[in-house]
Amino acid sequence: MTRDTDITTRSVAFEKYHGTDNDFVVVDADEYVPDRGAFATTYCDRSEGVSPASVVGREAGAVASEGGIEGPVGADGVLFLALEDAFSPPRVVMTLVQPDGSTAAMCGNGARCAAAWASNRTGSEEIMIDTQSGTRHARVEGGEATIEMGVPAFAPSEVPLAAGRTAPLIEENVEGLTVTAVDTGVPHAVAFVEDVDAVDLDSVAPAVRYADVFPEGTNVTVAEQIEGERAFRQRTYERGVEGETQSCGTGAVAVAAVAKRLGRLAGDDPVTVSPPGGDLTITVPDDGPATLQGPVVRDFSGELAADPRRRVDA
Ligand SMILES: N[C@@H](CCC[C@H](N)C(=O)O)C(=O)O
Repeated sequence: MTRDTDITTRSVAFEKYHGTDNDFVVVDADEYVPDRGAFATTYCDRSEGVSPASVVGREAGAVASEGGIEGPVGADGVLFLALEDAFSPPRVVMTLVQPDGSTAAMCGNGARCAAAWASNRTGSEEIMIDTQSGTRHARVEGGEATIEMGVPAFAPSEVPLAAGRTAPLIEENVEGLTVTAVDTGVPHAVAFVEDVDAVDLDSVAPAVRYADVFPEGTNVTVAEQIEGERAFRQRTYERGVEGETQSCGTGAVAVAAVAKRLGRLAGDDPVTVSPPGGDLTITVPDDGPATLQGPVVRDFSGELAADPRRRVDA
């Protein structure tokens, strides 16, 4: 294949995926993207970023059969995925670049999309995903992906909490919110509230997200326990997006892990955690890694300018 070597005209093939409405532009890591941060900032923008109606070389059939040309503008991040299909099961190295140009060590819903992307390419239901927070086993079946998420950690060095702090942060007041800090691949400050809809997340979350006790910042998750059920409602304000997303997989695992730590939940049975974008099924066993399960959808595909300063899709 002849590759276009002129950066002013070079384009990059992408696919758009979402897991419970946490949506990602997916790009093969082999594609030459000169500045991944600028690429993510430009195409994730919620008013002027990528949309099904705007992309060049859109796969029309896929769009027509997968929901028409309507769809959200922008995305919650760009997943750069390097497939290593000589292994059994196939492996994929996942790098999430967020709308602010930062990278995140882990993304639960991103990992579910990465697993589906690799499964679509290889036909394998089993995928190993290499992330900055460890290698995660994934299973893709019947439109759903299940990810092994590691063991949630409360230790100050793992969250991480401010240097010198020796005790886990359990139900403490941080900037007006009573939170528990946990690492589920990335840090989360989880607050249980009576009604998640009554929380003005955009107002209360930023101070917690930047609180001194979290030297690397934190995602901020509010959760509501549904009485009489093994179920919770969830809303998350994400670091890197700097706003609320429709779903957050590491946040859903954090809700279940913190519920267990606080004695709101017992046993190993699955828990339903519902962010605005849909339902996720979580297990947090007493011994062993947590799991995250939920639907994955491939929305559409197309091409984008590799150098967004030269974008031709807008
Ligand atoms: N949406 C993700 C979490 C992505 C990482 C987060 N924004 C961070 O910077 O820690 C998920 O589904 O887990």
